[in-house]
Amino acid sequence: MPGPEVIGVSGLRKSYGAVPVLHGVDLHVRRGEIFALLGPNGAGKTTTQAILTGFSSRGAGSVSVLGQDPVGAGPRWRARIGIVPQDVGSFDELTVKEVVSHFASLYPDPFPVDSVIERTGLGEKANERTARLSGGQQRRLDIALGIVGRPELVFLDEPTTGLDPQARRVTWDLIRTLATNGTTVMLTTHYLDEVEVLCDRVAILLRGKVAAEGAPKDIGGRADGEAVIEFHAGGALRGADLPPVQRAGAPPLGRAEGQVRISTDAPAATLRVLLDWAARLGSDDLPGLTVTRPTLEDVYLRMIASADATTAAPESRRENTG
Ligand SMILES: Nc1ncnc2c1ncn2[C@@H]1O[C@H](COP(=O)(O)OP(=O)(O)OP(=O)(O)O)[C@@H](O)[C@H]1O
Repeated sequence: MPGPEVIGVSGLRKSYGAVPVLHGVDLHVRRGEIFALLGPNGAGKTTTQAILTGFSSRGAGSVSVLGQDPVGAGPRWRARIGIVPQDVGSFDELTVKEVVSHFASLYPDPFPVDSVIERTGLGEKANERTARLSGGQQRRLDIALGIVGRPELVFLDEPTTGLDPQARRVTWDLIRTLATNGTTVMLTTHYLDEVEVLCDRVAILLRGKVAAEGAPKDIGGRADGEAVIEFHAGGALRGADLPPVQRAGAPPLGRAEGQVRISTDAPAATLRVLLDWAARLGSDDLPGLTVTRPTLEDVYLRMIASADATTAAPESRRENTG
């Protein structure tokens, strides 16, 4: 059951000087969602987050975050939001605990400091000066500072960049726990596996617009588009003609070393045909059968390639909206 809307963005536009960056972005995020903003370097993800958190002005469009326009929203609104930017300042002389405690003191109802330090995997470093943290530990501290205020909504800009695989998983668990308890999470990332395992919905920002939006498992038509069926044609199936199941316009069937590879838009129907064919040849199996859909990365890279192909739209170059 989707919760109430926490972020509502319509027709958002932004230019830096004469250079347009956002061309009419629409986004809607509901309470408790983990929402990812994906896009290549320079797509406008950080700019969008800066506008949503009130740190940057916009040229046009409407923005509502926790029921308020970030422009002119006061400290009470700000205390309901957590931010983990890409680059956090340094607190070299202070210890981890001192910094987290200081940030906690800025909020009316923070999480207990020790539990935040533990949950971000910094327990053993609580009394270490922050100047002596490794890059990944520093990133964990950034996350601790972003969540210590018990935010209703947290913005994470590439939160797991620089973290080792185990620390990434600790961070994912932390984000899931926050969301389970009702915190809404908007994150940017370049890790598509992170989007796949962690996020409820994703928007792909390309050329200053949302090019696609949906659940990671079906964005860009992933769930209904082309699938690839593979199996090993050994034994009774070896040498027998395959039924005509290849998708129109698809590359020729791969059949190297008995390995059959079929591209199809209708995997269930195609499988039925193949199983009937195998049964007629006395086999009740298609050995080594796999059915795969395009990965999120496949879909994402395809979208980028197709946006690049239409890059030269002259009117989008001339646009200057704010
Ligand atoms: N303060 C600024 N002044 C001028 N141009 C800027 C400013 N901040 C960002 N830009 C430009 O706006 C565009 C979008 O930048 P932004 O940082 O929002 O992208 P991003 O999607 O977050 O990229 P990345 O994945 O590299 O973090 C880029 O071309 C960038 O150079």
